[in-house]
This record gives sequence, structure tokens and C-alpha cells, in this order.
Amino acid sequence: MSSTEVFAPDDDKPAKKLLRVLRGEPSWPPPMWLMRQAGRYLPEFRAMRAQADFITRCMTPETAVELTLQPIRRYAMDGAILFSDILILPWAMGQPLEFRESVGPVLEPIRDRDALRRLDPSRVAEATAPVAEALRRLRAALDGHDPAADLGAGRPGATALLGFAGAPFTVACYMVEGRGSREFAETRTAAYRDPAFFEALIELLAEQTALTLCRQIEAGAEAVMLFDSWAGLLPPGEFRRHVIGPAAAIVRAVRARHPGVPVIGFPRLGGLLVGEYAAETGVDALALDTGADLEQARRLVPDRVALQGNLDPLRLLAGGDGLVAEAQAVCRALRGRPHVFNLGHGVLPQTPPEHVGMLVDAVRSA
Ligand SMILES: Cc1c2[nH]c(c1CCC(=O)O)Cc1[nH]c(c(CCC(=O)O)c1C)Cc1[nH]c(c(CCC(=O)O)c1C)Cc1[nH]c(c(C)c1CCC(=O)O)C2
Repeated sequence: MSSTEVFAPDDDKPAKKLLRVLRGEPSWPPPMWLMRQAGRYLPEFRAMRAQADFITRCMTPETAVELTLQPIRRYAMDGAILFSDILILPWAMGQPLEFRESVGPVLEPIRDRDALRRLDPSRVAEATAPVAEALRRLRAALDGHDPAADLGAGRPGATALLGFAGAPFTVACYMVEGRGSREFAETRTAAYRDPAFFEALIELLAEQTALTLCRQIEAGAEAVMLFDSWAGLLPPGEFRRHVIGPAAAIVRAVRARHPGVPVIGFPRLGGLLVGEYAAETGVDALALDTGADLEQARRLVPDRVALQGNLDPLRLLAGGDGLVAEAQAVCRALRGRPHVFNLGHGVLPQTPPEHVGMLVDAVRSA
């Protein structure tokens, strides 16, 4: 490794492979990271879980840094995604939130404009100050400026720091429904019955999400991802209104303050509409879910937009020769395009950590 690989001479040519690809430069083998790479499948993660509840872990910089770095130490991923959650934003605006064992997030539902008015966006910056502190420490650690940091197998200056937020529609799903759901029927019904309420909620979230991402970038995030996990529940008209529109507004606002910082969009289960999403939101990269056909994605998505994805998380869980073959097939299918290897959704808690090691070797020897 030469020093020129590590330290960028100027901002237009970042040294980190993940950032180069997100800015449109193909690379072979592709850089990689995994959604939910910090998680329950790691014994060192489970060991820290006993210590505090989830929100406290997110809000304690030392813990958030440690949990973010765990997968970097083991696998030297090209990206380190901040340990946090998409529901920290509604929590920071004052919506009561709890993460319950084997249930997931539970919130006090917001179903009308009166409840919406009780949220206080002016608290967000202060309430999330520990997140900014975690990002500052992470950036110093990853870039080799913190002699006390343990990167394990990771190399200083090689791993890019990723910030993220939930996209307005997906965050609204949890805020209105009050918990996870397969269909988010309460939310979608509320959106049809009281469109003014739902529009106001989406607009508030779009504005606060842009500010959140800007704060993360100012604290050290080098690229950001917008998770719209439930985008695919919407019919096309609502998809355009509640998914594409707000994502476009967020990209515009982030780009105005931080041109050159890549934004990755993930309109999960968006099907044929992902082409329109990629063309119209202005995202630098499109994250593809497990069901996306890569040949079709190549055709639907403009060439300037990088693609990220999309191995089935169950392939990773199952392991074996199929894992290696499929991972390499994903890489080959997107060869020549700017491509970031990832899963089509998050790492599952039952995944054996050795399988992640096999996957990393398979992609790096593709
Ligand atoms: C929908 C959504 C949420 N959170 C997130 C999404 C979008 C991506 C997706 O579709 O999975 C995003 C998220 N959540 C978490 C991260 C951290 C970074 C990473 O990817 O490693 C990220 C990027 C940590 C987390 N977020 C959560 C945990 C588990 C907490 C624990 O078990 O201690 C973690 C590590 C909790 C969470 N948070 C959420 C749910 C539904 C749950 C419960 C179910 C579950 O446990 O997976 C909301």
C-alpha cells in the first residue's frame, strides 16, 4: 500500500475506494459493506447489549463508536455505518419511543395534526449531540488520527464513514403505526383519510432529515444513506408523492450545503419505480433490494448513478458454495458500472460470523 492510496491529494479524488465508486468511478473488485453489519450476529455485539438499552447505546458516544468499529476490526469493510437508528429523529423531536425485546420499536402513535404539533423539532440538534460526537471520534479513528483506536484488520484511511437517516415515508410508518408491521395499514389509511395531516408529517420529516444528514456530514460522515424500507408498500402515485418527492428535496438540501458528499437512496421494494427514483431524486447511488434484477437495474438506472447491493441476506445466513457463487455473480453482473457490494437488506441476527468472513473473501477475490 503506497501513501498515495491513503491520503487524497485533493477532494475531487478521494482515496477511499467506496467514495470513489459512489462518485461514479467503477472499481474491481467492488468495495463492500453490509447493512446491519453491526448487530446481534456478532458475539462482541451481544456482549455489549446487556449493558444498556438500545437508545442509551446509541446516545453514548463511546458505545456507539465501539459498536460501529466491531465489524471493521473483523472484516476491514470499506464502509463503517454509524451505530444508531432511523427512529432517533422522532425520539429527538419528543415522540416517546422504546425498543422492546422481541417486539422491536414501540412509539406513542401520532395520528392527527394536534399530536403532530406537540413534536418539537427545535430539540433535535441538542438531543442528538452525542451522535455528532460519536461521528467525530469515528472519523478520527478510521483515518488513523486517534492512536488509541483499535481498527483490528481495518487499515487507517481506507474505510469511509457513513451517516444515515430514515426516509420520511418509512419513519412516518413507525410514527403513525406506533410499531413495526407488515402492511402499515393504519398509516396508509390515515394518509388517505387525512392527506393534509400526512403531507404535513412528511414535510416536517423531509426538512428535519435534511438537517440531520447535514449535521452528520459536518461531524465527519463522508457519505449518507436514506433508508426507505417500506417505500414498496405504496401505489405509484403515492410513491411519487411520499418517496420520490421528499428524497429529491432532501438531496437538494444536502447538496446545497455539502456538494460532493454522496447520497445513497434505498427505496426498498420499489420494483420498476426505482429507475424513476434514481433519475429524479438526484441520488448518487441507488441501493437495490434482494428482488431487484441486476440486468434490469443496469438498464433502468441512469449510468451516472452507482448501484449498491444486493445479495439475499438468507444466502449469507445459509453459507456454503452457493454463497460464494452468488456473491461473485452479483459482482460480475455489475462489473463495469460503479458498484458497491452489499446485501439486499440487513444481516440477519442468526447469521454465523464466519459466513461474513467467507463473503468478504469471495467479493475480494471476485
Ligand atoms: C426500519 C429500520 C429501523 N432501523 C433501521 C431501519 C432501516 C433499515 C431496515 O429496513 O432494516 C436502520 C438501522 N438500524 C440500525 C442501524 C445501524 C447501522 C447498521 O446497519 O449496522 C441502521 C442503519 C441499528 C439497529 N436497530 C435496531 C437494532 C437491534 C437492537 C438490539 O437488538 O439491540 C439495531 C442494531 C432495532 C430496530 N430498529 C428498527 C427496527 C424495526 C428494529 C427492531 C428490529 C431489529 O432488531 O432488527 C427500525
